[in-house]
Amino acid sequence: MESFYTIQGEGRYTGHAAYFIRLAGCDVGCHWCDVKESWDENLHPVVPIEKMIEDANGNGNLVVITGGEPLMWNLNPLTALLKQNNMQTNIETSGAHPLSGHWDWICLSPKKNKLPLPEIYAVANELKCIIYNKHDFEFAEEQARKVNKNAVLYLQVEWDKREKMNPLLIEYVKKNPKWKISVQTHKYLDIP
Ligand SMILES: C[S@@+](CC[C@H](N)C(=O)[O-])C[C@H]1O[C@@H](n2cnc3c(N)ncnc32)[C@H](O)[C@@H]1O
Ligand SMILES: Nc1nc2[nH]cc(C(=O)O)c2c(=O)[nH]1
Ligand code: SF4
Ligand SMILES: [Mg+2]
Repeated sequence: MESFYTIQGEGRYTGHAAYFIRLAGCDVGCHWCDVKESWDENLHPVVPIEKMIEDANGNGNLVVITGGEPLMWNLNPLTALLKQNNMQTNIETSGAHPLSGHWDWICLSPKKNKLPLPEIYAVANELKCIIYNKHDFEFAEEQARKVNKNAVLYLQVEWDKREKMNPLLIEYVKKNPKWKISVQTHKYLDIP
């Protein structure tokens, strides 16, 4: 759908320069999704992976594959080529489709309406749960029980609910310090 060199705004790699490749197509349907224009892959051109790598070259060595839901595609060829070019491969995923690709860092962001497939919990490096309402704290705890012990745990407020939910989120993390807050810093910085 698009690619751009920016600063990773969220999660463990917040603040790192990163080249984003956003793959179109998503069937998860989060009603608060901030990239709904990515959902229909037919509205976006097909880009050969060789062209993706050519465009990425010279833009640092950390690449974040996101979407849409990137695991709707077989990501073995793309990540193999990224690795050949000495790139660090990070992925942002809901985990709702089979895992493919060779990853240095997996950020799993589970969604209630289409749960992650069981296989991804053992290999996720980061769990990033979105807090839209109070029930999302319970869902996040349920997901934290499933993920491997080494995964870093983040709660990230849904952007349009930030005024209402930030005070609750702050109190929650103070009471439950195994969690850290992830803020969508790129939105405050007004960068892509
Ligand atoms: C747009 S999604 C694309 C990758 C994948 N489909 C996923 O959901 O993980 C990238 C990240 O943005 C988060 N996100 C999407 N919309 C958001 C919103 N309105 N507020 C906060 N985070 C949001 C997702 O949960 C995910 O962690
Ligand atoms: N700067 C920046 N950081 C991000 N982290 C995850 C993003 C995403 O949409 O996957 C994203 C994004 O769209 N922009
Ligand atoms: S899974 Fe990701 S891309 Fe798909 S609707 Fe949800 S937030 Fe948006
Ligand atoms: Mg985003």
